[in-house]
Amino acid sequence: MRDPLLSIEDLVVEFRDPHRPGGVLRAVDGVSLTIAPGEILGLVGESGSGKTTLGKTILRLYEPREGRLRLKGLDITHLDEAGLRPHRRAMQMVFQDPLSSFNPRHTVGEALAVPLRLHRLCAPSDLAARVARSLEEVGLRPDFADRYPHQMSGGQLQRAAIGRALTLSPELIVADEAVSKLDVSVRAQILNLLRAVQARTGLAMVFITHDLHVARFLCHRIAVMHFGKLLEIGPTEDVFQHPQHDYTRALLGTLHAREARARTPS
Ligand SMILES: Nc1ncnc2c1ncn2[C@@H]1O[C@H](COP(=O)(O)OP(=O)(O)OP(=O)(O)O)[C@@H](O)[C@H]1O
Repeated sequence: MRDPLLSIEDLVVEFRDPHRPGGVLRAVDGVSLTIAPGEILGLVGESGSGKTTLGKTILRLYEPREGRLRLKGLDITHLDEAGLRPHRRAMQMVFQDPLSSFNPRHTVGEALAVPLRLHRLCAPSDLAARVARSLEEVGLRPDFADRYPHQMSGGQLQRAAIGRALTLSPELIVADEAVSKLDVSVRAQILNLLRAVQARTGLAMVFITHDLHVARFLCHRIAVMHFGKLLEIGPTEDVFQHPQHDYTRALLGTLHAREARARTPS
């Protein structure tokens, strides 16, 4: 097996428990896993199981209470902002709601130019052409650069968000419910785009979803979370066809029941 791009060791993330004064809530409880270069890992589990917290901790947006995060072997668990800066480019996030992830006062072109400017990746005279190229890579016409977020559909805006994440040529994208707010037909287009982007660039992805259909379509491996713990992890078809855990069987049971209902003529 290739060296992991990211390895997570015994990770624990805690929050203050709003229901118990002085109490803590363990959102991620001793999770260990690795992500290989170029791999799409699906994080599934019901609401509150800790998927988003794990995704954000991977990007060091939350501080872990215990455990280690290694990016290409380098321990990044406790790097301060200055130490993290060179690695921030390598890891990007795509959120569920594209509208709230863009500043409404900036055009899409300006939004895509910001990371390029911040990381000094592009001469000012080349910015417009570079932004146009990024838009084309995600299937948007270059003139979309002049639009404001509210002038775009959800699917177009999610394409722009993916384009923005790609401007820094990341090695890992954490996509958190990135298609769940989109209409079914648009969802399929964005999933195809993500698959094409992964194949073209070779980046790895942590794809957080509660939709098992989507996970099965896109992901090479699936990790099942429950109450902050990692219940099982394996190649997608192994998990779907031979789930190891009752909880996974129950999750899949819900999916199969829904499929059966959809097939039954009303
Ligand atoms: N910033 C926070 N402050 C306090 N508690 C939090 C915070 N973020 C998450 N939690 C709590 O941590 C637990 C895990 O939440 P998390 O959002 O990671 O789960 P999830 O599996 O992503 O759920 P969903 O699918 O609903 O987004 C929940 O009990 C949640 O209420």
